[in-house]
Amino acid sequence: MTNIELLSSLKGGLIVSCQAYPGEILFGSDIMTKMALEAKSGGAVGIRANSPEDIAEIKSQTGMPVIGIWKTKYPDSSIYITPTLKEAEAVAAAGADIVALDATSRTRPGQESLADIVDSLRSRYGVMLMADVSNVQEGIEAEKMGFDIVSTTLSGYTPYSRELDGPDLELITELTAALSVPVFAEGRIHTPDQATHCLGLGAYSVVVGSAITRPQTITKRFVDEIRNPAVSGLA
Ligand SMILES: CC(=O)N[C@H](C=O)[C@@H](O)[C@H](O)[C@H](O)COP(=O)(O)O
Repeated sequence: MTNIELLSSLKGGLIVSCQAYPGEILFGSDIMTKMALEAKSGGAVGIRANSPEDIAEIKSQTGMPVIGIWKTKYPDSSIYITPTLKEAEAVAAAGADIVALDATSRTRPGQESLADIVDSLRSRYGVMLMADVSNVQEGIEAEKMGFDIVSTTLSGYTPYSRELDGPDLELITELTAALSVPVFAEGRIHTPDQATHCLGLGAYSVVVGSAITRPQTITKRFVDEIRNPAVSGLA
């Protein structure tokens, strides 16, 4: 499949993010692959996965398009989604179709430049590149750098971006107006209505994680709502 064919297979569809942190009960490539297979059965068009192990296993078992990341923390930067060229190359080598990287304006580990990372990946791999951004300016810069896709992933996760309970609808609108590359809606999409709304605003695809693959988060939302006296009628 060419990159253009791959991208068009994602258009208007749901991409499910299958991730668990070390220490969580669902952590491990076997369980994340089962999550991905369930997502496939439900009609997802792609999977977002973390770490070379999960990416390789999910790719081989599902055959679906995979957006790969590798969350790694460094002491000299708050960037953790595929922060350096090293993680990005490992994600590409593991078989990801799209490599997603933090493309915020924050300082990267070792003061590496995002433009240099993009150039190195371009010269060695045929993968598409997705920029995880937190505001419209970062999306504009990412398109100029040559990213193929821009996603709203990091809105609410940088000190200077909007903090919201749901998806950043304003950012989707701003990015779709400002960019010619596809804009993916990602982050805090809790319901099918919200996902449909994002697509209606011009998002190319929607990426949903916690609301589908994090049972503890889903449970907590129910529990918090039930215990909220204003809602439960017990006030
Ligand atoms: C900010 C950050 O680290 N986002 C991560 C990116 O891969 C994931 O932890 C999210 O689950 C993913 O973006 C999907 O978002 P949500 O789980 O809200 O549907």
